[in-house]
Amino acid sequence: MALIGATALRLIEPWPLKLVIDRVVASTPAASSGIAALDALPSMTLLFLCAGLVLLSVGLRALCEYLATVGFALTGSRVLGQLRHDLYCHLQRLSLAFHETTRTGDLTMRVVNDVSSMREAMVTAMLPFATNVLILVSMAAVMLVLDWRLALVALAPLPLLALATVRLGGRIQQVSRDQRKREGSIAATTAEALGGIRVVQALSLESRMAGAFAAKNDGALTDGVKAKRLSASLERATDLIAGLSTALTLWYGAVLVLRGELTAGDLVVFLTYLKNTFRPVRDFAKNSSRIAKATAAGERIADLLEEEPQIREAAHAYKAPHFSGQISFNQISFAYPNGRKVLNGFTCDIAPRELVALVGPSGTGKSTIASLLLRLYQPSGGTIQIDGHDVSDLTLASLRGQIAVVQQDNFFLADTVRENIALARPNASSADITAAAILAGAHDFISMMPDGYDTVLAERGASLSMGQRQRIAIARAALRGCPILVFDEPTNGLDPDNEALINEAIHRLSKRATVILITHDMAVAASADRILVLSDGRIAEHGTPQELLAKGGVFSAMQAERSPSQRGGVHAHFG
Ligand SMILES: Nc1ncnc2c1ncn2[C@@H]1O[C@H](COP(=O)(O)OP(=O)(O)OP(=O)(O)O)[C@@H](O)[C@H]1O
Repeated sequence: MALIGATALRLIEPWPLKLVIDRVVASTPAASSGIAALDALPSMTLLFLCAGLVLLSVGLRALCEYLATVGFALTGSRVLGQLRHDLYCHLQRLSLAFHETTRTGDLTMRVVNDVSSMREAMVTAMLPFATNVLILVSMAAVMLVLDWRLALVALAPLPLLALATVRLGGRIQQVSRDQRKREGSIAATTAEALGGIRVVQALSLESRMAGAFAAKNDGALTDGVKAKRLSASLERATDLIAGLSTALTLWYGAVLVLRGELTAGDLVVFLTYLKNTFRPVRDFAKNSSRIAKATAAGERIADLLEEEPQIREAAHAYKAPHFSGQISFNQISFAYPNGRKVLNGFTCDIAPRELVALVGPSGTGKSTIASLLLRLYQPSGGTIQIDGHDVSDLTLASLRGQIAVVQQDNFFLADTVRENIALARPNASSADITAAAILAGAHDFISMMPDGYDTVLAERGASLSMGQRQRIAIARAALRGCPILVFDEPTNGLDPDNEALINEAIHRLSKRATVILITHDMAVAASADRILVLSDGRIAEHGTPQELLAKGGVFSAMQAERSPSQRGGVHAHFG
């Protein structure tokens, strides 16, 4: 409504001037306003009326334009806010295979920056552009009604303008696309360097990283200047063509006025309309780089939204019942995208509350098995069943909600110890959190921290030692009370004392859940109920530690490779 009001008031804008020129200044009887009541008014009354009308129309127009601008801002924010939310949720749903091949910094850039530049362009350029097109069309129509010959002369240069816009606009678009891409790459490089700042500083890689950053930064700045230059050219071209149109209208209009075929007031209306007619085009030229940037941003967002999650819930997926923890891998084969086959006929059954150690040379697919169990990837062949339910028939939340994973590198928030433990069960009571920490062997060191459970951790848990981080992660897993627990190299890089504490915690937890313990540490493996030795994508041998040692196969060879000091660890921990 405000938009239509503003357009109508812009149309009315030059008419009081026309009346004053034709009826007051020139006082030509021929120049009838077409409204008998107005023609009957004395000149001075008409002058006052016109002055009042100017004031009123400017005031009303200001109000309408204010409302339209606020409306645009609200609409833009709502639409783009929703888009950003949808995009974020979509990214979370996309499979690991996608995230592992896409740079996180670039994705962040799309969620934060690309959406912002779309909103900015939408609010400040695209929506006002739509208004201006409405003004252009209505003014062109009024001009044609007033005098079609003069209207045609005035509008004749418009095709030239269209040509310039198409030619320069296309180039601006391409440059902006390159610029967005480069900015995405800058964000990714920054995120990677800052994410690994510990390594960057430790290896003195600062100048090398800065060099890589500078090259991308310079490229993006050059593109930015190029886009601005092209947009400035388009703006100047628009000014020139608008000038040409005004000159033609002035010349031909004056000829018509001299011939008495047009009043001077009509010419003023024409010239005012012309100024407004070219406004959308000039605005478009002025905002062309912004619009192009937003279009490029829109393309990048659309690309992401078109990305399909590889792991999807089946249409018939149902909520898993509470698991007892019996797991069967049946003839599983799997290869990462563009990778060689990692698993080839992997088959095994794990009983509820069994503590199974999964061992084998590096790169044989131990962690991959954990990922498949969680349905982070889809096996290319075979099935995985839990308590007889095929995992691909279950809803993802009900499956993943019953499997807790403790990895080497766990996720920490820059928040209190309490919040970090309660991450997966936000409504857990303090007593439950403490009980989980005790179970994980974390309570003692947490109690010794300055604020105990309320101590705020540094980002990524950087203020904790590796062993402490692991124990908090184990407490988190314990708090979730899942029937299946997966530990992926939980003792990697830990000293014997920490290793012993973690192993004790795992054994405590294994009383309540099925545990799959992926490890290189033969001492740790030797404490499991059963050992699965993985080789060439399948199980090479399995059995209790005693059976395997007695058999003298792969496991006993791996055990024999261990140094005497490590060997002593078996007894120290579990002897
Ligand atoms: N996301 C991935 N994309 C492509 N290939 C991968 C990916 N993750 C692992 N691989 C490859 O798959 C194979 C198995 O990896 P996996 O991490 O499962 O082995 P692992 O037995 O757990 O090794 P480690 O004992 O060193 O942790 C390796 O050759 C590895 O290079």
